[in-house]
Amino acid sequence: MRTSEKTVLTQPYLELTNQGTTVQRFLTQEQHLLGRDAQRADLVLPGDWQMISGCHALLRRSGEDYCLYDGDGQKPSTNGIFLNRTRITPSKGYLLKHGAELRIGQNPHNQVTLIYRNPLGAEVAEMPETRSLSLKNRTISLGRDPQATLELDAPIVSRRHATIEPDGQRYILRDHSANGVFVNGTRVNGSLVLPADCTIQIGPFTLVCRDDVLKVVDRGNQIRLDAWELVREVPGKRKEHRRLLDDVSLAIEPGQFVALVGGSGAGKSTLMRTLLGIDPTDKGVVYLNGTNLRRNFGMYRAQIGYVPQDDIVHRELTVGEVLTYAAKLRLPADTDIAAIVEKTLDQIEMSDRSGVLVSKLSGGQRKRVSIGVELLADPRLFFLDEPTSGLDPGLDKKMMQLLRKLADEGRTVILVTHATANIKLCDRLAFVGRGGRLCYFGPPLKALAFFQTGSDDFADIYNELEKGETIVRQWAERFRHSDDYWQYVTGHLTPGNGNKPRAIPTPSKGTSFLAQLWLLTQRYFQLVRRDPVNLLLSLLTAPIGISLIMLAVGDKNPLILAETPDPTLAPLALRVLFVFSCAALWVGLSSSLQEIIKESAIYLRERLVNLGLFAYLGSKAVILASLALLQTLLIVWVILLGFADPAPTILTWELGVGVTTFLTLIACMSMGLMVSAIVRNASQANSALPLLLLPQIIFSGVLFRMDSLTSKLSWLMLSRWSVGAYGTVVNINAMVPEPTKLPDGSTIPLPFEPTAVYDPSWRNLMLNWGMLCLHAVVYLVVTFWVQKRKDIFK
Ligand SMILES: Nc1ncnc2c1ncn2[C@@H]1O[C@H](COP(=O)(O)OP(=O)(O)OP(=O)(O)O)[C@@H](O)[C@H]1O
Repeated sequence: MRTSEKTVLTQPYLELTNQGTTVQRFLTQEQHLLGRDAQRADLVLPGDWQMISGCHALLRRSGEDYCLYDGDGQKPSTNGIFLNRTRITPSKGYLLKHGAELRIGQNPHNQVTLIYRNPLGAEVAEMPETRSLSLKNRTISLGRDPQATLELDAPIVSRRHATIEPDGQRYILRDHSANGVFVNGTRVNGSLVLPADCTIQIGPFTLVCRDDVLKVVDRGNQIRLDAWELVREVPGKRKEHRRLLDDVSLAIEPGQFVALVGGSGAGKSTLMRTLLGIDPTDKGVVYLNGTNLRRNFGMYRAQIGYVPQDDIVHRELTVGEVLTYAAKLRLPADTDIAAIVEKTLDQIEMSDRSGVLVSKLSGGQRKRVSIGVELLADPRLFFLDEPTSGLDPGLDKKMMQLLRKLADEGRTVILVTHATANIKLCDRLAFVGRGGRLCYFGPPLKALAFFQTGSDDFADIYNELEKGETIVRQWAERFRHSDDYWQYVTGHLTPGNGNKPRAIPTPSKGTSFLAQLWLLTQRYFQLVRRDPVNLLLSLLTAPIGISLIMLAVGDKNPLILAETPDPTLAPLALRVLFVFSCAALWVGLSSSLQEIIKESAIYLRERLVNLGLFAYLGSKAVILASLALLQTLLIVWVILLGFADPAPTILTWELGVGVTTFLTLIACMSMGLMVSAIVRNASQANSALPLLLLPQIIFSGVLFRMDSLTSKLSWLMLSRWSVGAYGTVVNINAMVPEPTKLPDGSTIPLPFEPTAVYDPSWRNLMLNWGMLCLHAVVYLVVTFWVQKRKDIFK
């Protein structure tokens, strides 16, 4: 029966709609049971409405209205009944008011809408406005712009996000956005003919397109998580399976503030990363509003806030700059960035600290800035890994109050913490025991009763769970069989939509490559500029080192061919050129070795949102190449000042020394970036410097004569090609005098003999320069590959 009939009604009734079909059921008795099973329910629904259980809801009269309970009031229904994504439970009902709209099931595609109407009811339910519009005979625009046909107001939605236009009997959707449009869970690539009956996801909004009508079915401001039987195992030391998560189920409802607590190494962070979708499971699924989160991460990545344990802010930037760069990176280009940054500063209560360098902030304030970075996109689901670690009790309290406030604004907030002083502010506590066992999940105060601590100190629960694995196992067992488990886990858990899983999360396009490159280059430039001592050292070290050679060689002109044959000249010239190479090697490596590792936490977080790897490495290359150019100019200037110019052979000395120095620096920096990507922490990068330099010195071919094996090895050394190029430009071979013949016909051995390495030809020079370039390219490719391997979603 289609809804078209208008009846004059006086008694309360339910209006249920499934895929465009609406039925009404009148409420006349004290109690009703709604369901598909005619044996048990008196309000019977069509047998082909698969979402409905045999007995799906109980309705009990309460005054002039009805109170609704899930299932039969004891056993919950399979697909649940939701009010704004919060599940109605069999025990705690929901008092219906005229106009109240609830949903059965979570999949917007096939969920049933239940509307309660009481024409004579005194009170009217406050429901969020639902919007729908006809697609017929017009092109409609969707976006943040108030002028759009359908305004979708959220920071990650572009002003003109998408358009839908008719094309005969079909509709074509065109994506104009930065963060993308997903149709039935798959990202639209440019444009797409809309399937007849489909779900469209734009930022947090879910729309359903059916029968020429587009309807906003979910504004995405309510996020629930259902974790079903999560198991994670890793190979142990003796190849046995070690459980990190042991069959954990949780139901986290919209707007809840949940703390994951437990002893060190219990598995809290693992649980949080699994709930967030970035850690895999061996068994079990996490559903976000009914959708498999891990398999659809691409669709939700911009809507989830995640503050890892390490700070995700650059200390050399001011608070305002950190937020501005993050906003430009994450939000559509048409956003009013200044307004969003101002609002965020206000939210984290740091409006007066906008101009302060992050390095000058306290630990708690720095954490707030990290939270601010995540708040820019206004995520409705927020994860924080130990945001209060290292904070004093006052700051701990302030932080917890801030998170409480965020949850009160409708966000679902999940944090890992060790500090128990303020966990009463949470709605739910999950106590995790060693081996990833869930020992309790429910309200904080009931935890004390559950563990029978006899005190109001949560630390006693910690101590109890530290007593050993057997005790932890007993508590986990006891919890599973407790009323609390029934009340806070089973009673709220909801199955997923069962939509088709995708193996690879769709990548986020985000802002364009060039926009990101420009933005990241600006930010990197700012970071380099903010550390003038380091910048000065990296610019002046090589020129100072080269000036010192002048003292060492005294009044000799080591690069000029002597008028009288001098057998010591060529070795001396070679040593001088070798120092030029070493100076370039040293500064090149030390300018780049820290550059990736020092910001790895920020990189990983931004990459998870939308950071492009080409843009990221491109910004490093642009700034380091500019630095190399400056270093080259200074080095060449000092060389020209301090040493008489050799006569040009194949090209001028200035050009030859300039290009060789620049290419040496570029190749070294590329090698430095590669090592910076490979090492695990900043101190490993520092320790790597001597290890990188020593082979360059030994196998350069200057200090030791190379045999057939070592000469092959020297091909891997930048020093060999760098000295080779310098030697070619200076024409070292020409400095070697004719060997002095002894009366017996033999010759006096010379300290250095002409070699093809320094052959003064364009071919040889190009080989040396070419090899420096090749080294640089290989190192950059390896850097890219190593960084790519760090991706959570490959
Ligand atoms: N990928 C992994 N492979 C092997 N073991 C792991 C992995 N991730 C975590 N673990 C181990 O699992 C256990 C739980 O780690 P997790 O970081 O989740 O604990 P935690 O409760 O957050 O501890 P803490 O409070 O000290 O951070 C630890 O013993 C850790 O070494």
